Amino acid sequence: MKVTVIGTGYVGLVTGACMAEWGHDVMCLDLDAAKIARLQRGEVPIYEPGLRELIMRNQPAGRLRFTTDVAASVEHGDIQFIAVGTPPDEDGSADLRHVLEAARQIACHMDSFKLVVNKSTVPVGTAQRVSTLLEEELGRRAVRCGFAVVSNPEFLKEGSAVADFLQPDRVIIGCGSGTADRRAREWMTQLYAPLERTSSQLLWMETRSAELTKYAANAMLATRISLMNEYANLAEALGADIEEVRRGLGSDPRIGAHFLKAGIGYGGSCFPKDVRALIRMSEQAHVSHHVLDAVEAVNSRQKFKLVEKLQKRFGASLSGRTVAIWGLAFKPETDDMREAPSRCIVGELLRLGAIVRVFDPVAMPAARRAFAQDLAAYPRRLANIHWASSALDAARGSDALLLVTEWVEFSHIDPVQLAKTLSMPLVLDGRNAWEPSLLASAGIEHRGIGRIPAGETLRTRPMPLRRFS
Ligand SMILES: NC(=O)C1=CN([C@@H]2O[C@H](COP(=O)(O)OP(=O)(O)OC[C@H]3O[C@@H](n4cnc5c(N)ncnc54)[C@H](O)[C@@H]3O)[C@@H](O)[C@H]2O)C=CC1
Ligand SMILES: O=C(O)[C@H]1O[C@H](OP(=O)(O)OP(=O)(O)OC[C@H]2O[C@@H](n3ccc(=O)[nH]c3=O)[C@H](O)[C@@H]2O)[C@H](O)[C@@H](O)[C@@H]1O
Repeated sequence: MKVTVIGTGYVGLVTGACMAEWGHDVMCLDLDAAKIARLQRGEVPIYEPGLRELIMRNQPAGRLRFTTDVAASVEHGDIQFIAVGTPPDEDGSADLRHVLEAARQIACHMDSFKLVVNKSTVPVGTAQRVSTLLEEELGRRAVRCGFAVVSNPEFLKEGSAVADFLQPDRVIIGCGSGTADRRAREWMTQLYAPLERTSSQLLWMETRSAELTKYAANAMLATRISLMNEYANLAEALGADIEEVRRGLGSDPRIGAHFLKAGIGYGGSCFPKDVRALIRMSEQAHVSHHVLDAVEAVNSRQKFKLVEKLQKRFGASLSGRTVAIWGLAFKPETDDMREAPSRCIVGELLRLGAIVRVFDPVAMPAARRAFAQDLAAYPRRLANIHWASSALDAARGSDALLLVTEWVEFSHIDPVQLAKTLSMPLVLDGRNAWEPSLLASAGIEHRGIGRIPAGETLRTRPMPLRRFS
């Protein structure tokens, strides 16, 4: 099928490349000329495992093209995917500027039936809004050309985006019930036909339900993480080990094992913004949102957990201390720094006077841009970041090591060598990536999130006592 994808970010580029891999004829449009020029040269502007291979295979075969030419892109695709950003507005609601602009571009250039598929994460009612906009912009052409708008939210995760797209658990499609919508159903079924179990994987529903499902899913996952982080803090206070609790919880099939990792809070371009946007949607609908408020509050606090632990050890001021940071991206296998916990942690350490030695296997260039932006008003603090050339280089001479992003390569580093490299053998493990006993055997003190340090048991650990009268 002839497909146009508007926006070549994480979602648009993966959608385009995967659709081409399925044999569709895909043209990707972006207004960012530099990005398109790189893609046309065969360079991939983001780090996403497997994406380069897909592009390298499908671009030379002519199934995947990149352009900045709006008219050509509208003419190309019978199906027009909108996959542009929906960043948070000042009040937390989703800013629909780019989505509406993309719809306007389609209306401006279309002269035959188009199926407009919205992949961006958008508030409930946006498909309807896009429909109305198309009607208004098309004027008399609306009847001659015809169009349908469906909602097809994306559930891929960064770091495994290609695999998630090619083998999704399910594909949500929100669609109306008019004549044009029947054609939309047929085309969407054909589009996703390469999936192994198309008929059972496609979940059809009303557009509003599809739009809400996307936010509800992200908020549900964020809720699990915040709840686990609260349990971790409780485990720490009561002398239990959150990793054992996780094993116990996750083995109940009603709960399931995924998204129960305690740590230093969720980051990334979606959970934080989507939880906030759902709160805003609830406010506008005059519906209470106590759970979502709590999810956000717990997450904001959790990002500072490692700094709090450091202060407990070294005192309120960290002036004169050198702290190593392993991992800067918001999660492993990506270079995405959007709302990465590292930004709060590094910013706070610098504010408290520490010198920070940072390393990330992939996200160093993106991190340089992010910190330059965050610390634009504090050039002296920015100068206290040392950009290390390797994980061990970051650890060199540091008073403590903070594990912020759990890249697999960090777990392969020899603890004995690490102990020798640090000036004080203290590791604060923000992702519970190490077994405490492994580091303890190398003489390193390991403090996780909600974990019992090696050598301490319920009996040896001082329990908080409370008097009852
Ligand atoms: N990043 C992720 O993992 C996921 C993101 N989403 C949602 O997908 C949407 C896109 O997210 P990302 O890909 O991360 O965004 P992004 O910010 O990485 O990329 C958006 C791209 O759209 C381009 N663009 C903006 N307006 C345009 C226009 N009028 N015409 C052509 N190109 C235009 C921008 O130049 C940019 O390259 C958002 O709504 C997001 O919430 C959904 C699932 C996963
Ligand atoms: O809408 C989106 O953009 C996407 O948001 C998330 O995907 P993503 O943000 O790429 O990455 P996740 O793996 O979900 O991780 C998000 C954050 O939660 C943290 N996390 C994740 C899982 C966990 O158990 N604990 C935990 O703290 C991660 O470290 C990371 O900071 C969702 O998982 C995707 O389904 C969704 O499509």
